[in-house]
Order: sequence, then C-alpha cells, then structure tokens
Amino acid sequence: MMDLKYGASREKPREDAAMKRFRGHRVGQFIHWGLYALPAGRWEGKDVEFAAEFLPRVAKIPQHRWEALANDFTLADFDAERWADTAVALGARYMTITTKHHDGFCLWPSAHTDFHMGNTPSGRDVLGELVAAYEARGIDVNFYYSVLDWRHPDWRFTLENDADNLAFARYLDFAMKQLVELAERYPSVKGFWFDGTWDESVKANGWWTWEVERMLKERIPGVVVNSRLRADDFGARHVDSNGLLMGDYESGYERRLPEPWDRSVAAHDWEACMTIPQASWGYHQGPWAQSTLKHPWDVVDMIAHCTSLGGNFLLNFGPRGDGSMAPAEVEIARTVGQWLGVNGEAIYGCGFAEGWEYPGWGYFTQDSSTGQVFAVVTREPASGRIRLELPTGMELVGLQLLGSAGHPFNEHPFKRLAGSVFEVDLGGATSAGPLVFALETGAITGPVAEKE
Ligand SMILES: COc1ccc([C@@H]2N[C@@H](C)[C@@H](O)[C@H]2O)cc1
Repeated sequence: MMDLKYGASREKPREDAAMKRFRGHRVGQFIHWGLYALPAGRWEGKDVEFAAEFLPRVAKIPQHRWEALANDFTLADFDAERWADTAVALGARYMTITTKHHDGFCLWPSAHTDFHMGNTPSGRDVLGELVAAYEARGIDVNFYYSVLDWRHPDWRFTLENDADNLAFARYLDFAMKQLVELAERYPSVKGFWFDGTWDESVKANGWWTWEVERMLKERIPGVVVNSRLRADDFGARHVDSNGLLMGDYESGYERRLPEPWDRSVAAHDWEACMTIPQASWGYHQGPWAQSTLKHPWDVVDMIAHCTSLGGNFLLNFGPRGDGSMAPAEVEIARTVGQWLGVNGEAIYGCGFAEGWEYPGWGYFTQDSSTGQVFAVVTREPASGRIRLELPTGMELVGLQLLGSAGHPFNEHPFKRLAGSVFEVDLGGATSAGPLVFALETGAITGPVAEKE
C-alpha cells in the first residue's frame, strides 16, 4: 500500500444513517437547467446535433453573446413546486440540480462572480426555491457543481508553466469559495455531485479535491460526495493509487450501466446517471434529441438493473428555457412512477441479492432489511415462462405478483424442474409494465428430483 496524503478516506462503505438513507433512495431526479435551455440546441437557425449544454463550445459562440442570454432568462414559466411534483410523480426520493455547469452560470446569486441569477430579469434564487419545494415533499436535494469552468479567466485545462499554476491556484480558490458559499446558503443540502474534473489541471491538484470533501463534510455532517470529485496524490481519479474508492459512491456510469451484469460492482455504493434523450442533458428542441426519448419500461429496466447491483439510478430532466418541464419527459416520469407505486418495494431499500445468479429475463433484488427477494421480469421470454434458479439447497415455496393486492403466496403457477430450479408460467399475469414477484423460499428438506 502506498502512503497517500490525498487518497481514499475509508476502506469500507459508509454505514452511517445519512449514507444508508442515500443508498435506500435508489431513484433520483437529475436536473440540468441553465442558459443552454434557451437556445436548446439551436443557434442562428441551425440545429446543432450535440448535447445542448455544450452548445457554446460546439457552435463556437462568442462569450459576450452567450452571456447576453442571461437577459432572456426570465423564468416566465419556472415553478419549483411543479418541478418537485414531477419528482413525486417519478417516485424519486432525491434530486440533483446543476448549480453551475461548464459555462460558469450560477443558479444562485453568488458573491464570487457576476454570472448568476441575480443578474437576470427576475433575480430569483432558483436553488433556494428548489430546496424549499423539494424538501417540503420529503425529497432530498443534492447539488451538481462543475469544477470545469469555460468562462473563468483563471481556468486552465493543463498547467504548462508557472503562470498557469498561479492562475489555476486562483481558480481553485474561487471554486472553493463558491462551494463554501453553497454549503453556507443551503445547509440542508444532502450531497454534492462533482463533474468536470477530468482535465490535467485538476488531476495535478488532488490535494484540493481532498480538501473540498473535507470542508463539505465538516460544514454539513453526513453530506454525501461522489467519487468523480476526487483525484489522489498521483492524479488517480475515482479510485486511488491503492485501489480504494474515493468519495462516498462511485459515479463513473454516465449514460451507461454495468454491462455485462457483474456482481463485483455491488462491492461498493455507486450511482448511474442517464438522459431521457439519447445524448443531451440540457433541453434540446431538435428532432435529433426529441426522436430518441427512452421508453418508460426501458427506464424501469435500468432502475432494476442498478438496484440488483446495489446502485442508485439518477434520471435526468432538462427543463425548457422558460422554466417549464418538457411534457414528454413529465409523461415518462408519470408512467415510471406509476410502476414504482405498485412495485417500489422491490426497489426502494433494496439491493444485491447475495447468492442469486443473474437470470437473464430481468433481475433479482433483495430488501436490505427484511431479506425478502424479488424477481423483476423486464425481458419476458417469448415462451411466457421464466426459469427461476434459487441458491443451491433452497426451494420455491410460493410467489406473489406485486400489485395483486391481498392475494396469498402460491397464487401463481410454478413447478420444480430439478433441485433448486423452478419454472414460473407468467401467463395471465397482468400488470402495467414489467412484472415483479415476491418470492417465498425455504430450505429443501425432503428428497427432490436429482440435480439436473
Ligand atoms: C467530454 O464528454 C463529456 C460528456 C458529458 C459531460 C457532462 N457530464 C454529464 C453529467 C452532463 O453534465 C454533461 O454535460 C461532460 C463531458
């Protein structure tokens, strides 16, 4: 083991109440909102087929023209209560909001820059309104903060000379001041989600990332910080040079999930974040994005995939430039939330089902406190039957389709094929979307058909 000053602060996952709460949430609402929602992927009449929040870079928009968008950021249709209602509709237990994205615009009236909500027509404190609205509904709020800042004169991608080092030191000081400001202004925030930390300049300053984590945890006890913030003494990111996870959960899964399904992922806490269109986090009005929206059942599959490996799933919403939520995204939220309303007991507070192999037709999840195992069938076989392989020595006593309220176990037809292998006939099971069964199991006691 190397002697690291700025490596991981712990070898094992956190087991305190705040981390257990975050872990049990399983489903979160990501929100990307900023000036980029105004052009929404279109500039000078042309659709730019790239993530909407990258427009100033991809379309090479002069800084003064990008900054002028602040004058159009009127929040005419922004209503934090309605945003929070979409999180309730989705069944999200936490929300992560972009306080500042790569363009440097701040959704709060920061004292450390002039590029913020205070210098827009409404002057409203968007973060303050969101924290109040979400927490009034019992939904935790986390802050996304981009360390990368395209606008700040002291930002550097690389550090080529002493002048770069001096400038970047000023930048890190500015960013630290903004993070202290966020912690002081919004002390009820439950987590920080850092992005924009891949450049050489940040990797060469692992000490600063270590200091940010320390400062936040000192000011907000229990606060949860993602691994993406962290670099160690040698610039190793997410996982330090001794192979230990930094931060409180691994946050490398962006628009992808662990494929193939791999139980080793369940060794630590992690979260995957996902767009609803194929590849834009900010609202993109063009058919390039709007023709690629995910189906609610694909979102359900992703939620169950993450839960089955002990991870959280953060689904992104990109509100429009006027502050309204995109209707198509709200509709997806509602459908997923209705499914969670019936089947959420297989997701919330659940995780990896130790001893159960990946079944192929969906996922096994296990309630972390009761031990109850669930079968989430997201890819129903054409045969209409699923093969249920229990851990060796166990047998299926009965199973209950969630949502079939009050029906006893063994309501559903199944038969033993051999040993701990059973077949369940899904025929006739009706439910809106993927089926979920609660499994009643027991140890094999009597003689059974020989092992297959
Ligand atoms: C270099 O490729 C990327 C891809 C996505 C990002 C940002 N991370 C996501 C969570 C969004 O904020 C996206 O803008 C940054 C750089």
